[in-house]
Amino acid sequence: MKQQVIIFDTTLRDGEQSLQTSLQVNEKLQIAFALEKLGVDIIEVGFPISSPGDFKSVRTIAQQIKNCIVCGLARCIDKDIDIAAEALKIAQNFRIHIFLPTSNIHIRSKLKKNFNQIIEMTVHAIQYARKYTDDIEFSCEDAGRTSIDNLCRIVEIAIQAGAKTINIPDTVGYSTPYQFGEIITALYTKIPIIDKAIISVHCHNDLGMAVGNSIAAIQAGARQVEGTINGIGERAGNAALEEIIMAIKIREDLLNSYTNIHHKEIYNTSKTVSQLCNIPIPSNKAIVGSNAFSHSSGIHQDGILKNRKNYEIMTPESIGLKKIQLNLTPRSGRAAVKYHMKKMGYQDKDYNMDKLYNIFLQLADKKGRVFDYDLEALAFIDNFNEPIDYFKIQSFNIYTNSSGISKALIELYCGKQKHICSHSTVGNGPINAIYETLINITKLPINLKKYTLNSKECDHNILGQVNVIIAYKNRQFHGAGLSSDFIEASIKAIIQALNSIWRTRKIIKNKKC
Ligand SMILES: CC(=O)SCCNC(=O)CCNC(=O)[C@H](O)C(C)(C)COP(=O)(O)OP(=O)(O)OC[C@H]1O[C@@H](n2cnc3c(N)ncnc32)[C@H](O)[C@@H]1OP(=O)(O)O
Ligand SMILES: CC(C)C(=O)C(=O)O
Ligand SMILES: [Mg+2]
Repeated sequence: MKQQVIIFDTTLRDGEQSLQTSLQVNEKLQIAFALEKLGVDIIEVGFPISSPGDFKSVRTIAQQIKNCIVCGLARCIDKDIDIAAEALKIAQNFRIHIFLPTSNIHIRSKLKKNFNQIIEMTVHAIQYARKYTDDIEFSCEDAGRTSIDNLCRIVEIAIQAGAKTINIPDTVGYSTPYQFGEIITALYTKIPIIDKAIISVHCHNDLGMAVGNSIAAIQAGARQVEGTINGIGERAGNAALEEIIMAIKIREDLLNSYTNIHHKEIYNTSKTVSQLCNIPIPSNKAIVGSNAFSHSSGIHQDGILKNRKNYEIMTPESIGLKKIQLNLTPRSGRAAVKYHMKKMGYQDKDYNMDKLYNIFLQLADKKGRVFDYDLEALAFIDNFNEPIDYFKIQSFNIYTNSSGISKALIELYCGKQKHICSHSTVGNGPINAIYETLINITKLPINLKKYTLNSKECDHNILGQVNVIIAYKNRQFHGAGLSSDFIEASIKAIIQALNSIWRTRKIIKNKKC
């Protein structure tokens, strides 16, 4: 029979420990609502003794969340437990999570105690907390570096004292999957009363093995996993819950387990956490990274178009994303080009694939990524025998001073004709001067919708990357420019978008957009 794996989310407690600043109460509440919608079983919302702000957040969330157990952390100190209970007691269901180090290094050099004192503190704290609730979780901090004998001893004593969940944290991310699985197996084989508690694991990612260790623990019988959305957390982070949850779903055959999670909420939850915590998601991050479901090489794109299962072990729809993404890049083949043309309504007979593919490759080499509007235009450019890039920058001279005057002087080729134009602004800055100059030359009725400048470090050079979105007749065009000079990067980005508009303009006219 399949076993349920209980999902314990600690984004708001351990996850928050990784932030430069703490989250505001309303921000924590938004994340808690997203987690409730996702269907996690337990939300650890904070460490109430740590500050009045944390106490307030825990209390507010305890009051608002109805469908999850709300949990607060406490040391083995009576006052910590009293304050945690005070913050949590308003909740429909709450859990007090008590922790105490069990490894020799932590016991001796951090707490300055011996193992017998640890046993006494454990028993006292669990019994003390039981006056508030029966739902007590006890964590053996740094279990990953605790001897098996000591770990078994303390776990048995904690169960006898009344802890209903025993958590085995790999606090410093020291364990490896096989060995961590063996720790869980040892608990099950050596402790006679182990079935009276739920065994949980809480893995950190210092060696990049937090998810692997959690999965090994589930295979060894752990019934609860702790982690955070997007894997945020102290140092290198905690186990990423979305990865564990999807591994349980996709490898059901192997793990024989299930969760109560609504998988289609994964993507939204991940975005909410990333935005509110101001931690971007790396593009190659499993499950939720922007590349996780995008395919950019010809052989993969061809395989995906023939059967998605060739290169997808799960669908983007299963985590709440709309569709697969086949990016048109210099590595794309004819199958992907045909797919994009078909998506835009063109049949094979409407264009010459060999010619289109040739000029597509030329543009893809220059631009990196080709958008649908570029491709559509290329199919016609070939017919009109036009150059791929109509606008080419010859030179620019930009002047700006502390009185707010900015002036741009630009030499631009439009086809074979050279134009020289300048524009001055007061108070609007050099990018505005450049933009107005380019409008004066090209006479295109465009509207700059978005301008972003990011810095990229490349050896010792700081490169500026500018991205622009320019609207032209109800369509939006993207341009990107990269240079160690952000002015040059801005000009390149605008010119790239203008060239896309130029290529597409006949189609827009014909389609009456
Ligand atoms: C592995 C984890 O993630 S544990 C959770 C980590 N989270 C946090 O630390 C939350 C933010 N922390 C705080 O706000 C503060 O550290 C507080 C309020 C918890 C404590 O502040 P202070 O009382 O000033 O203590 P401080 O942080 O300097 O030192 C921690 C003390 O707790 C003791 N302690 C640590 N863990 C435990 C424990 N599980 N049970 C009992 N005592 C403990 C330490 O030995 C130390 O005591 P000492 O000063 O007598 O040596
Ligand atoms: C408090 C405990 C569970 C913890 O976060 C850890 O040991 O990493
Ligand atoms: Mg932790």
